[in-house]
Amino acid sequence: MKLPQEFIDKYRNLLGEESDAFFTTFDQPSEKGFRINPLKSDPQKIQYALNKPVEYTKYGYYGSVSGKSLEHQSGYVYSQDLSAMYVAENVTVAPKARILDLCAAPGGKSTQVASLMNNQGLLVSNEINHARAKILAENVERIGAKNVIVLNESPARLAEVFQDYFDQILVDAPCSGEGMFRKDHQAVSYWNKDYPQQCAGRQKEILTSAYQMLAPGGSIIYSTCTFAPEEDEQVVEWLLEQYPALQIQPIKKYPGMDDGRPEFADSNSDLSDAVRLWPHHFKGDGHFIAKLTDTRPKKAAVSVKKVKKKRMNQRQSLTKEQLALWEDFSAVLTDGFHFSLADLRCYGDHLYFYQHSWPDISHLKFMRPGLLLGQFKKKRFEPAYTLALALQPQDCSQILEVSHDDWAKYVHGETILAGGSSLRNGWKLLVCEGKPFAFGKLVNGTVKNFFPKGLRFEARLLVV
Ligand SMILES: C[S@@+](CC[C@H](N)C(=O)[O-])C[C@H]1O[C@@H](n2cnc3c(N)ncnc32)[C@H](O)[C@@H]1O
Repeated sequence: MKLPQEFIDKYRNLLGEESDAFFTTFDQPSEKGFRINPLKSDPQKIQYALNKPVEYTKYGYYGSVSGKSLEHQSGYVYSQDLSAMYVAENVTVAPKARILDLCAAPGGKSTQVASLMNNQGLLVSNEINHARAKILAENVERIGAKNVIVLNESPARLAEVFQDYFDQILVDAPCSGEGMFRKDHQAVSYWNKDYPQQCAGRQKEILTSAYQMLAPGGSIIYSTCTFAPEEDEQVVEWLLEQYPALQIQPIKKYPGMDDGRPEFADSNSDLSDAVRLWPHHFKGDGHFIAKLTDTRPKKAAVSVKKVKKKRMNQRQSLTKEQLALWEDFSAVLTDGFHFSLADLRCYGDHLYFYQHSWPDISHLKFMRPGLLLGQFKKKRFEPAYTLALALQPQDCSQILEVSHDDWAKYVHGETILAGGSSLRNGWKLLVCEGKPFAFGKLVNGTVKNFFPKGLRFEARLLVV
């Protein structure tokens, strides 16, 4: 790979005799990794080999997964870089935790945090870019979490609403992306010697908002996928100066992980508690991670600041008719998957599970206000794809087991045949190899296709 000369000069200077080994990695492919999803039942019952676990990530494995496999579509696996999967491991997941992932798309870290939360507490997953926020919402939906809200706001706007609110805030900041050069050749073309400093300005703005949202006693996990000291140690140094209540927390280092480099900033020795993942020492892309904990005494949990509603309040409770339609449908859900009426919300004709204790987000731009359960259409209720992905087989009494071939037909948008006239017509949770993957409507032996049009794909046979 042709690296910019100024980049070469800079890192030759910073890394000295290590620099040749560092530059060599830019011509080597990165090793692949993936995570399995503990929110699913039997998460290890998949076709991918699990004989090479990643020692520093609870559900991480070496290997690659296909985006067109049953396991991927049904949310059992998530492909993730081996370095990136160490970031979310440093988010403390307590049972009632309020967690914010501020720069979240496409969702690698949000899906990881959500999978560790076991549907307890609240994860607010935010992305400023609308197109990317849509992808984020799709990825969050695939893993089947019930405690995630996906927003599409600027950090500054969120800070107006969520002051002192979150226990853990992940800032996986937009950066100069030097650690991604070997995967993303475009990142090389954006790079110039001033770019890291420009990115640092934006990172400081984002962190200013993040700190306003941090509950006293909470933590900020700051990460980048760049090697640039201006965006790594120097941003952390700035953060410590701005907010003296913050202290760097030591991050556990596994073999191949390096200390942060105090000499890249003001020589504050605490900076060595951060982690640097260099590709010539560690099997993954370049990353930097620091965890900063706030030492102000903890206060009782605050609620969300009331902000004058600028947008129409789209939140309604259900009409009698809607409630009857929902109750009629939800009779097929077993006790393991029960929603209390207080936790149901309608936005337009869409019905969501949205815990009543969660903050009012109706005045914010949201992509996913809780778990979408379905849509009211004239005099019927149509269950959502997202609900199917949040269910385990035991959560529903109307299950239809289908073959892998039928799964491939269904995700491609085709109808499938369900033999046996003894089956009752109506909504069925479609399950393949034990994995719920969609709802379908059985009508006289044919399962009508309700797979979302925008997500349909041609599944190829998996070669492991
Ligand atoms: C490194 S990526 C996040 C990757 C993500 N955490 C993951 O694990 O999949 C940084 C994200 O920050 C977003 N971003 C860009 N400018 C921003 C800003 N001014 N404030 C907040 N986020 C921003 C980008 O759109 C991008 O999606």
